[in-house]
Amino acid sequence: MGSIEQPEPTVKIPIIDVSGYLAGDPKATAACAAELREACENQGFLQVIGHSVSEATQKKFLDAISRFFALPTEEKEKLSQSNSPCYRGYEKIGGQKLDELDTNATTDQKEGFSIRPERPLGKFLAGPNQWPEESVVPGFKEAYMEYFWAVHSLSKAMFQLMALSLGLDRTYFDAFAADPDGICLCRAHHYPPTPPDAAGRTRGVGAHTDFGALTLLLQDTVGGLEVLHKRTGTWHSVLPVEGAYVCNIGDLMQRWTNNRYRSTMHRVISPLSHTDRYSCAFFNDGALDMMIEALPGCVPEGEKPAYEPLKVEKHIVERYVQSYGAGGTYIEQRA
Ligand SMILES: O=C(O)CCC(=O)C(=O)O
Ligand SMILES: [Fe+2]
Repeated sequence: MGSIEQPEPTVKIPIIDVSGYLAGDPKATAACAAELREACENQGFLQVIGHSVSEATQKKFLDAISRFFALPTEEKEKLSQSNSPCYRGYEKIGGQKLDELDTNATTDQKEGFSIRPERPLGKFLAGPNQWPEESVVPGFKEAYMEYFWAVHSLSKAMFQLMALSLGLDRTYFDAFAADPDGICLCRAHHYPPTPPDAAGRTRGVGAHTDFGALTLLLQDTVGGLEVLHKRTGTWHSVLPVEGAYVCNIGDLMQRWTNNRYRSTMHRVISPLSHTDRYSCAFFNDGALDMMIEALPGCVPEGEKPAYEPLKVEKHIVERYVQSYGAGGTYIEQRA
C-alpha cells in the first residue's frame, strides 16, 4: 500500500455578492457580514461582486489608464512621483520595492499612477495631484476621479459591513473611513509583458502585506496575483473575476482586531505573457490621528492585547519610508 497523500491545502477566497446588503435587505446583510467575518478570520482575502461601482465607470477608467501608460516614457516622467511632495503621480518601473525582507528580490516590475482628493499641504500625503494635459490623455482626470469616488463609496460600505461582522455598531468605523483628510489613495498599475529571460526571476510586486486597513483591488483578466498560505508556505492564485473587487485586510486592521482578522502576504508574479496587465488598488487607510487599539470583543477574557496602542500616522509614514525610501516634503520636514 502506498503512503497516504496529504490533500493539497486549499486556500478559500470566497466570492461575496453584496447586492442584498447594499440594497438594505436585513437577511442578506446578516449573511454577508457572516461571510465577511469568515473570510477575514481565515485568509484575509475575498472578492466582492454585486457592488455599487458600475461596469461603465470601471471600463472608462481602465481605458483611460491604458492610454496613459501607453505614452512615451519622457511624457510620463514629466509627472514623476519624485517631484511630488505627497507621493502623487507617475511611478516608473522599479520605483517601489514592496518585498522588504528579501534583499535579493528585484524591484517591483510595475509602473503606477497615484491620486487622492486634493487637500491643503500639511498632513501626510496631503497636497496636489499631477495630471497629464487634457490634450495628451483626453478624459483621463475625469475618468480617474469618477472611479475614485465610486470606489470610495464602496469602501465606506465595506467598513460598515466590517463593523457588523465584528459585532460592532454599523457606524463604528465611519469616523475612520470617511474622514476627508483620511488616507484614501488610488494607485493604478501597469505590468508590461514579461520577456522569457525575466519570467520567473522578476516580480510584478514583491511579497508584502498591505500597510493599512482595507484594500479594494480591481484587476483585469490576465492574472498573476497570488496569496500566501501561511501554514504551508505555498502560494495560490487569486483567479480574476471580471469586474469584481479583491478585498483584503491590511496590517492596521489586523492590529486593530488583535490578530483576529488577517493581513495576508501577497505578490504579483510575472508570468511569461505577451499581454499587458492592468490593475488598480484603492487603499482606505483611514484617519491619521486615530489611535489603533484592540477593538471591543477582540481580546479574549483574561488576556492582554497583543499590541500597544499606535497612531495611524506613525504606522503609515514608517511603511511608506520603508517601501519607497524617504521622500516627500512631509518626511523631509520630520527627518
Ligand atoms: O496589482 C495587483 O494585483 C496587486 C497590487 C498590490 O498588491 C498593491 O498595490 O498593494
Ligand atoms: Fe498589496
